[in-house]
Amino acid sequence: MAIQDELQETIEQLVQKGKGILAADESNPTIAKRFDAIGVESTEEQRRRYRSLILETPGLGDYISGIILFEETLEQRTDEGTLLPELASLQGVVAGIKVDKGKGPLANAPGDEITQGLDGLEQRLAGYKAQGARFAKWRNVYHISSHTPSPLAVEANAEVLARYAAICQSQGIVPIVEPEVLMDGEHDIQRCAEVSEVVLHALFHALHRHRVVLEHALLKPSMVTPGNRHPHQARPEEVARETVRILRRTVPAALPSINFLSGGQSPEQATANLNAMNALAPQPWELSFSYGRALQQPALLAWKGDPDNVAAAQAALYRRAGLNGAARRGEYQTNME
Ligand SMILES: O=P(O)(O)OC[C@H]1O[C@](O)(COP(=O)(O)O)[C@@H](O)[C@@H]1O
Repeated sequence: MAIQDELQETIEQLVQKGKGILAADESNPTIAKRFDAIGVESTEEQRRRYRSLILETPGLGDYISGIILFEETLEQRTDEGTLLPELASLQGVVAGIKVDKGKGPLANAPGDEITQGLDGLEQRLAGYKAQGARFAKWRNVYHISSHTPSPLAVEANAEVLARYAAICQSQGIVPIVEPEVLMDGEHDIQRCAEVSEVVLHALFHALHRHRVVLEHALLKPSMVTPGNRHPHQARPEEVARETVRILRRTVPAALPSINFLSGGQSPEQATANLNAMNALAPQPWELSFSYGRALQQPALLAWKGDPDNVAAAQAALYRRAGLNGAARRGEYQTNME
């Protein structure tokens, strides 16, 4: 199949009404933190059990169109011996892969970070594709403080994300570009809006420079919110208004869908905020989710590493996915909780 047709097919599978993407691609240090909170040691076997549980959830594909996996998951199997990416496809869910190699300090930009992983990416993608991955994800982070993100960090990160996206498309893999403006800090919502606008503007400029086909890419941004140490948290209507205002200024209509990250919001907050955005319809793009914590947290709490809790954990995940499916249509109400 021609590369453009392949990319288009993946986009059509990923972007569906009432559905979104499940992020289950925590790197080993991140999943260790999540497991630690429920008293489970992060061994390869426990990660296999947990991620099998997620993928075996009955009806997962009702509200989930794609799942982002971590490298090791591509090779893992269920107790019955089915490869996990194969199971995703049996559930009607497209398998994707996190391809960045994590972040570190950006030289000569104190307080800013840059994400690694471009070296050898083309070859790695060919391998992941052979293992069943059809899309990829790369996350960059931006810290808000009095002096960050610096113009250098904004430019360097945009360049890296655009290079990653161009390489993915050349391999027939749909790129999800994730510029996360972190919510840590005391800043107000206006400061987050200003930073998000600068970051997205630079990112789309870089995507254009690198000739990335926007019709065949997805954006995974953070929502515009006050910092988590700001005295007043914003209501969903305010988050929705500010987020959509910034997205409309910076994201071309050619991009099919914007799938938000949850970034530390509670599951209920993330659902209510997405719902409020969809209530502002129509927009040029679909507004959906690509949550990690906000989808998985209730399932993790129900599971606690105990095989007897698998069905309860799957029910919790299915329920949360359904509520976000409703938010995707602007039909969620808090009394559904
Ligand atoms: O383990 P990493 O690479 O730090 O990534 C952390 C997580 O952040 C995400 O990009 C977004 O997750 P959240 O919705 O929990 O913020 C996930 O895809 C990823 O698992």
